[in-house]
Amino acid sequence: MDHLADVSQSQTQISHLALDIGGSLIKLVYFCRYDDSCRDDGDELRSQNDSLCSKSDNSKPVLEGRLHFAKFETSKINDCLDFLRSMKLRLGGFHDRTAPSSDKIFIKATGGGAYKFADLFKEKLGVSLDKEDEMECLVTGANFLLKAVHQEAFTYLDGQKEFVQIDPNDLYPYLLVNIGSGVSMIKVDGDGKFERVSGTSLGGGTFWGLGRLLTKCKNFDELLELSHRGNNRILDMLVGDIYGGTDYAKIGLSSTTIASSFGKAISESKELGDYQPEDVSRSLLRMISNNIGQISYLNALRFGLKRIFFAGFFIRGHAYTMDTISVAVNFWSKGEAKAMFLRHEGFLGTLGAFMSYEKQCLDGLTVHKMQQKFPISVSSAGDNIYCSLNSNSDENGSIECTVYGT
Ligand SMILES: Nc1ncnc2c1ncn2[C@@H]1O[C@H](COP(=O)(O)OP(=O)(O)OP(=O)(O)O)[C@@H](O)[C@H]1O
Ligand SMILES: CC(C)(CO)[C@@H](O)C(=O)NCCC(=O)O
Repeated sequence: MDHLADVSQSQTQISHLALDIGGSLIKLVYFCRYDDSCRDDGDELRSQNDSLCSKSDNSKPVLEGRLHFAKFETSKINDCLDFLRSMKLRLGGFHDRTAPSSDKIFIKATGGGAYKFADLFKEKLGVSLDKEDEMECLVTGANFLLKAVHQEAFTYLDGQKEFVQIDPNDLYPYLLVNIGSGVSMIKVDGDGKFERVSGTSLGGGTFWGLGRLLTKCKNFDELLELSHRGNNRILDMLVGDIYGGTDYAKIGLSSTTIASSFGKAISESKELGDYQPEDVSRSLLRMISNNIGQISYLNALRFGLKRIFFAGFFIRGHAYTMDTISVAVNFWSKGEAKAMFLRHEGFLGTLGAFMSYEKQCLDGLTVHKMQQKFPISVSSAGDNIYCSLNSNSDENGSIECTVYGT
């Protein structure tokens, strides 16, 4: 089980929860309000002004707490069900108030698994999945993160990470490239204004699937870890390999450019076992990342987009992956387009599904817009959730926030 469950379950009150059930991973976002027992817990759980339930300026009740993130492998969905069961969801908070007579309990869910596993959730947890469109959720999540969360977007080139200051008034248009099992490329023109302009089946599932077969790695992180130590030149055929060590300068190809991914594996004198798994992993990661970077750039070019945000759990904040994608975008665009990455890369869809609660009233709470509280404020007038990013957060970093009730 791979999730951020360092919150003692007896000390949490989960009032909202959303799921993104993808082809490879299930992602969860849940809002955990602070309560008295949380006060005695570590700093991790404390709100910045440490009030539990106070009144906002306009006399709406305020719940302070934190958005938590968790993930599970989709193939281990039973672990996710056990986790949800153990969280003692205050299920009363999930009744559908648009149908007051109904005792139906629902959770917002997106991704293909919201359809595939709907019956399983009903059977095992007695919960109905309230389905939200996957692309819409990705865009809502991306817009929220880019507009409301401090230091969310960054560039990564030559080992240098630089946070990008996003002006919420000058965000659109941009290309969102979500690299999950497969890859979706979405042109985003505004809140809820988007078009899925392309995609490719050569994505994270391809890297992990082929990598597992070729290296016998037992898990994704092991495969990624291997790639750190590998040398792609063992398997990739470079321009220099074809041109006797020289560049093909006339068409702008240096001798070190990959001419053919895995091209050297045509050697009749070598079998798979003669190659080191780390070199295989490195070439595979390079092949997939480079290809996605190139297709993304071509789509950005199609629509005259200068900014490309890459998300999805394939990236994993992994230096070599980000570097390869950035180099591909930089190379093909001749420096015109910029690849950017998101700290909450894998949780866009789940956040989007979570935010769709705004359409429904939940036990006295309405989730409208999320807005950053610290350290800078965003432009739009505040509605119902204020957030700040936990400075210690990693990829699963929780987000501190305040929910304003109706
Ligand atoms: N622990 C992990 N186990 C499996 N895959 C992982 C893991 N961590 C990262 N990955 C990578 O992330 C990819 C899945 O990313 P993500 O969760 O964003 O997509 P998904 O929602 O499962 O896929 P899709 O949207 O195509 O249905 C995997 O294909 C793999 O490349
Ligand atoms: C099918 C989805 C949208 C499921 O998340 C994703 O895996 C994807 O975008 N795949 C690529 C499909 C294609 O456009 O070729």
